[in-house]
Amino acid sequence: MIIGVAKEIKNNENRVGLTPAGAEDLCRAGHTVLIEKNAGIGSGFSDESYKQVGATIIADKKELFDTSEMIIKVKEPLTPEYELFHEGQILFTYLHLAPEPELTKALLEKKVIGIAYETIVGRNNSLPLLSPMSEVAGRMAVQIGAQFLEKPWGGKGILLGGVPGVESGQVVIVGGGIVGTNAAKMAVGMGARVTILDKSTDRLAYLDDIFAGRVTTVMSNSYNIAKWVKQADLLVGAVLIPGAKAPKLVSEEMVKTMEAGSVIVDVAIDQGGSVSTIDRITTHSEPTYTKHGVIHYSVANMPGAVARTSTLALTNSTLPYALQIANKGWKQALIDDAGLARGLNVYDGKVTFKAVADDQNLPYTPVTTVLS
Ligand SMILES: NC(=O)C1=CN([C@@H]2O[C@H](COP(=O)(O)OP(=O)(O)OC[C@H]3O[C@@H](n4cnc5c(N)ncnc54)[C@H](O)[C@@H]3O)[C@@H](O)[C@H]2O)C=CC1
Ligand SMILES: CC(=O)C(=O)O
Repeated sequence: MIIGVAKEIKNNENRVGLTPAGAEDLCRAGHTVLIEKNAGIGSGFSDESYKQVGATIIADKKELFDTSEMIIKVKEPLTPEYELFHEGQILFTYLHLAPEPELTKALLEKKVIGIAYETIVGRNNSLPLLSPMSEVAGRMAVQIGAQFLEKPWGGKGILLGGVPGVESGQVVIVGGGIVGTNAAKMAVGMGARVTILDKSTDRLAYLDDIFAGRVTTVMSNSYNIAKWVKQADLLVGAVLIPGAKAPKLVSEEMVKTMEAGSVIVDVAIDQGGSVSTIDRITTHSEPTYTKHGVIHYSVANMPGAVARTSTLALTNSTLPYALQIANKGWKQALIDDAGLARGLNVYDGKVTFKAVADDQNLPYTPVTTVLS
């Protein structure tokens, strides 16, 4: 198979979809690997390091897309990339289609085979290609939140860990999955007071066990969310309903009860955001805006800022799937792995992921009918 690795164009997106180690594995398996010029630079991988393992560097983006049977990326395509795809091309990347009707329309019109990292399912219903970036973003959420709580950044001027004789800050995390757990690890490590809300009693029990009394776990409902949002110095949005638009769990009224200079980091922004006052996706260049006196951070590619760590973590998980797709062809790979088949979001002008179809009022075609 001819595999093209595109350079990311999103603001400060420094990750790349394939490392030289991955390129070597694909070349050894008999595939042709094309790397867009400078695609790996932001993650510390030179063009030369790809050439050394047998890949070819392509300077022209259009040529890369025209030639490749499968495009490997990190982030969802942006408008200038829509026209580059061609019918029957495999796109293996994060897609986050539910809140993106324009992107969905473009991929349907181009009849792209869109396999989304974030909806592929592993053992025990895990999301193996989302988890590594959720680990990164969860950890970053507290690091970033702590910075914006500092006065020079517009915050209320508190140190999350407090000091002897002065109380520590309150971190409230809505959603206790991978992002939530990693955010809690960092916040506990800093010495903050931490409360996690989740709607799964099993998850709350698990969190209670692993944090051994160092976090407060609370059932997620609007009454409890309102109670805890009011007390939050740092609020982290970390809910997910896989593949679907994030539920707006934190209302504008709740945000208004927060003290001025408090901070919201809505990690769930890539699925549309879980806080009602988050009305835009921000960028690493301009990461925040203030509403009702509260600093809002809603960057949809947080791991792009720590690209070396993130690219290595992401590709550790994506490469085995890329190899399966390249070695067997996409259809056989999906037939052989029902979890990988859950990644198929669009095929031949049809939406094949139910939550995306439901959120956008589009007809739904089950993957099973595509694979039979
Ligand atoms: N902005 C960024 O750069 C990044 C964003 N993300 C996003 O972060 C979000 C969370 O991802 P993960 O932690 O991996 O998902 P996850 O599936 O591990 O955890 C989600 C949690 O939300 C909980 N939940 C669902 N509905 C809820 C409700 N009504 N109230 C409270 N909890 C509820 C679930 O029980 C689950 O524990 C996703 O949207 C993901 O795409 C992940 C990485 C980077
Ligand atoms: C998951 C996601 O949106 C990211 O890593 O950028």
